[in-house]
Amino acid sequence: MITRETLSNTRRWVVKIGSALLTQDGHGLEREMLVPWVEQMAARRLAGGEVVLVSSGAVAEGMARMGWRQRPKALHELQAAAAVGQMGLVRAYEACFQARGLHTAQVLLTRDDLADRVRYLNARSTLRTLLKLGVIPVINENDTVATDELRFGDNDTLAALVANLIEADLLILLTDQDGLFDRDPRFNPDARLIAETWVDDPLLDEVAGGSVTGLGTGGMVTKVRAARLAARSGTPTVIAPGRGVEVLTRIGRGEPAGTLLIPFQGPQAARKQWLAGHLQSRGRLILDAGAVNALREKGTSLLAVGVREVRGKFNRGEVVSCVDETGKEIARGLINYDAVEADRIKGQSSARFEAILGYLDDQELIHRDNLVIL
Ligand SMILES: Nc1ncnc2c1ncn2[C@@H]1O[C@H](COP(=O)(O)OP(=O)(O)O)[C@@H](O)[C@H]1O
Ligand SMILES: N[C@@H](CCC(=O)OP(=O)(O)O)C(=O)O
Repeated sequence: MITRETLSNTRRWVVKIGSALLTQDGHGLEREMLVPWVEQMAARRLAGGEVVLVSSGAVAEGMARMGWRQRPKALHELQAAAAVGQMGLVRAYEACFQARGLHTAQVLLTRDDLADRVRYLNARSTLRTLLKLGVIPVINENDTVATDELRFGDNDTLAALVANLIEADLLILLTDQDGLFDRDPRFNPDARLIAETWVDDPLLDEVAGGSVTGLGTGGMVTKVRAARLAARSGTPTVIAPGRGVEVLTRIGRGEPAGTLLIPFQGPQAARKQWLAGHLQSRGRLILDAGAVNALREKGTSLLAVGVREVRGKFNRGEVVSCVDETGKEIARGLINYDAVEADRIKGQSSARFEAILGYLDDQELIHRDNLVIL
């Protein structure tokens, strides 16, 4: 069970710094502003922790450098601003980390890079190597080449996917507010901070609003979504006040700061409730009688060999229903393969996965820890 206190045992962090925060609401990047964050991250690194930084602010910094007051609407102008601003970002981080004896590495990613299996694996091994070498990767979206359809768009999503990629122990989203409130605190002075809750808490969808700064993208909506994505790899998220004193250090000590969003991989009961109730299933797996029996009577994981048919469209990590041959739903769970992959490996033993798919991710289609018998 993840609590504030258990965060003190986490080792691998993804820390994301948002645009509004980094560029002081669009006034531009001051190297001094980075110092407290860099100091805390460097101290962690030097004490044996691993830190991957996802930094926004390229567009906002580019706008400040070009003297633009409004975020441009046209994609090519956004891309130009990002290309200008990214220079400022990497220079500032490099100088700050170097002053503390640490190397940085610029990593620019597009959505495509993480969707394509080979590029995904390459990105993963590069990041793992950088971490082993003691380097701090500084990640942003590769705005210059990312087209509208292929963009992450907001760096909350990018940071969450990076957390999945490297199986981070903790995702920290540093922002310009003290955390997630029950209403947008910019307009509601009496809004109250949500100290912690489950990622699947339906209340989150009601309280999280968009961004109004014209600098940041997505507001709290994308942060909540990011926390849910991160939860797929069991990673908890803290939405934390970037301007808070020693905020990273305090989080690392297990002290309260910002909003903790706990993944569902907690107590069985909570996860089961979540699986059974809160999410619509995205697809259906039709099981043979042997698989139905194994799930019901023995509580095993679901193996592909017992699946006769795959219906619907779903991604890895989404909820699917398991039905028997009469169509009766017998279980629900988080699947380890997407619909196309699942269709290709149905009826097969896991020994054949590599030959069929070109890789083997998990032996089970749905691990028993992620499966609820209804
Ligand atoms: N319930 C909420 N609690 C806190 N902030 C909220 C909430 N709903 C909307 N917001 C807005 O989200 C903004 C932070 O998101 P965003 O502007 O995208 O910043 P970042 O650059 O850090 O990603 C805040 O400035 C705030 O106005
Ligand atoms: N890649 C973009 C970040 C997009 C963005 O605005 O993200 P965020 O500040 O996290 O809401 C940039 O560097 O400007």
